[in-house]
Amino acid sequence: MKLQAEKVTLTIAENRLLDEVGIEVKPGEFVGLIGPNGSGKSTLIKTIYRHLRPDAGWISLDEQDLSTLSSRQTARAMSVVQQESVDGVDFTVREIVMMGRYPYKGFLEGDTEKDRAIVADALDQVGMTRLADQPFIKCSGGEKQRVLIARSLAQQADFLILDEPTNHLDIRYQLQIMDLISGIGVTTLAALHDLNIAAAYCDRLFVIESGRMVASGTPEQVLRPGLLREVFGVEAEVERHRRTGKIHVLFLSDRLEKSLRA
Ligand SMILES: Nc1ncnc2c1ncn2[C@@H]1O[C@H](COP(=O)(O)OP(=O)(O)OP(=O)(O)O)[C@@H](O)[C@H]1O
Repeated sequence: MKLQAEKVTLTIAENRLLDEVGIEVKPGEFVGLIGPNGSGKSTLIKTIYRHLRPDAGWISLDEQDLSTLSSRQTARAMSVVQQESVDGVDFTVREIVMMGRYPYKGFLEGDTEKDRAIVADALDQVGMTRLADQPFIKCSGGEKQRVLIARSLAQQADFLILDEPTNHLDIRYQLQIMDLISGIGVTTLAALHDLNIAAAYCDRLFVIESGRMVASGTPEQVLRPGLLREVFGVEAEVERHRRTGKIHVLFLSDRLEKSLRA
């Protein structure tokens, strides 16, 4: 599945949150969207999954204008793991994951054996089988994140959108979830804060700053000291991992940088 967005513009309360933004995710690619706090990552992601309607521009999935798809067609085509979780609801973990099967069901249709098997498999993949019958609201932040990822796996969509998928996760689950998501081969767009996670897993990165796309390319092309200084306002050195060959960013805080110069 291919996603294309062109010249997407969105203004809310006279603030231009997205300014002629373009992004492309090719079939099977894992693309990372990076940028400082408040740069527009969530806003762009919400616009792509139709939570927000752009004032101008086009978004298409496999050349089909997204605005022409019904909500059921959209839910079968793309699944979303949002930053805001579904707090305050009285469902078990398993019931939350079963919600991923809704786009495949008719009105009042019950769960089939196939649905139950898919849900069990999704829970197993994120390591949540043991807590399947626990209320979702009792889960820790990281467990909730894993449940929401399991729900999106159960949805079996061809395009996956993730807003900060490793938020709340300890390092073991950050790597496990990123391994899992990148390993299933589904076309994926993920907003990411951790630039080393982005470098390790993404085929390409798009950089957004103040609602404008300012750079794109492979992690190696994008994650350069000059860009990190201009966009994120940090000093950094970029190295290559000795064994994987992947780019690794070594950050220098202002204080460290000053003490090194002194
Ligand atoms: N509904 C809204 N009305 C007005 N301004 C908004 C709205 N939603 C977001 N914004 C503003 O748009 C800008 C971009 O916000 P957004 O959440 O997309 O950034 P982000 O890159 O995802 O940030 P973060 O890294 O902090 O999650 C921010 O300045 C935010 O305050």
